[in-house]
Amino acid sequence: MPTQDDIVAALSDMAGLDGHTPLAQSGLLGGVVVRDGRVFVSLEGQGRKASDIEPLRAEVEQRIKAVPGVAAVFVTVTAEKAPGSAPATPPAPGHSHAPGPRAQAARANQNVPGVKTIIAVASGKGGVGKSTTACNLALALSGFGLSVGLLDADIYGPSMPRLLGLTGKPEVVEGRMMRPLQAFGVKVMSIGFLVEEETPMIWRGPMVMSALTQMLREVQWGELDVMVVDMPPGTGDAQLTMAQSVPLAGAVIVSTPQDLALIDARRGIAMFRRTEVPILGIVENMSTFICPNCGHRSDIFHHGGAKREAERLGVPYLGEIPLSMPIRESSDAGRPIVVSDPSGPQAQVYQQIARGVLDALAGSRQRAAPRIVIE
Ligand SMILES: Nc1ncnc2c1ncn2[C@@H]1O[C@H](COP(=O)(O)OP(=O)(O)OP(=O)(O)O)[C@@H](O)[C@H]1O
Repeated sequence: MPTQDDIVAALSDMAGLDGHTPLAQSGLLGGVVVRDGRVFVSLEGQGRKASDIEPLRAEVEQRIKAVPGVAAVFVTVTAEKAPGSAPATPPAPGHSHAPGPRAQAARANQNVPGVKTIIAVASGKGGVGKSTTACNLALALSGFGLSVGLLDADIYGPSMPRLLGLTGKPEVVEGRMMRPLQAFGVKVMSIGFLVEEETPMIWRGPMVMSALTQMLREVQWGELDVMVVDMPPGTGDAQLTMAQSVPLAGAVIVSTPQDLALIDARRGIAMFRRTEVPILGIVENMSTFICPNCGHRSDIFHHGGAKREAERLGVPYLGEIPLSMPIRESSDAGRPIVVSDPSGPQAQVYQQIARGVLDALAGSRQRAAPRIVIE
């Protein structure tokens, strides 16, 4: 199996874009990670046009492919700009600083051809049911007749293969493009398809971006009305960078009703606001527990906290998902509740949330974009 040193050695006599500074010292090489013969390399674009870097990217790829034992190579160019570098586009009138993240995102949007709207499902902390919500939301949107993609960007703990009962690897087509897998009519891409489940996810910062960029732009998504992105939990640097790098039309925040979870949800909202991504609303997950035997309702986690928080923060409240055994069981079985019991009470909650998301999108859409119509 090749090691990181083998890969670095294969690139050691390569020059950067100026033709003489060694690549390793040029600031372009963001990081190299090797896993089971798969090599992930990120090149930091530093505000340059992707087409300027393409010849260099292709050479890096060729050289790594030639290293004995390399099974696959993923070389991606991230949009990160070096601190202090000139803005890639002139500042808008009245603005003397570099373009904000929204402007960067708008540019990046052009690179996901065919995808009309991208929304993030995020949470301030782990374990609140973000992935379950993202998955059922995507399926509910698909049930409305929209063409939907689901991108599992929770690269520290990808859940979509399990939630959707998907195994196997995406087929590589047209050179280096991957074909997404399909589940219940939704196109799905997850880092979990590329890396064995037991493999520890020791992704370094640049690798996070490399994997995300690849899943966004090197996958044949085709024409999508909506792409739902299951974000990694938390509000750290990795999440912030991702929020800035994906051209998001809006974010849905999932929280459980407890005070502590809500504090984290508030941080999540602040993070998206900082990156100028509209908050489409808050979902309260694991809200009231309804006993499947006697129908008794218990507010295990103080039901209603997310609604009050949404009012306080002035963001839409999208609804509450009960703490429900069928939701957990259907997720564990790889047949989420929205498809396994589409007219049941739990599926209806997700459908109502999906409607709320579309309403919020219609309301917050400032940029010219195609309107989503449910027929
Ligand atoms: N409304 C619900 N009722 C019952 N169980 C739920 C509900 N929502 C999620 N779960 C269960 O809670 C667990 C955690 O859910 P999930 O993996 O979606 O959380 P997450 O926030 O994405 O977690 P992580 O941060 O670890 O990725 C799973 O076992 C899931 O089946």
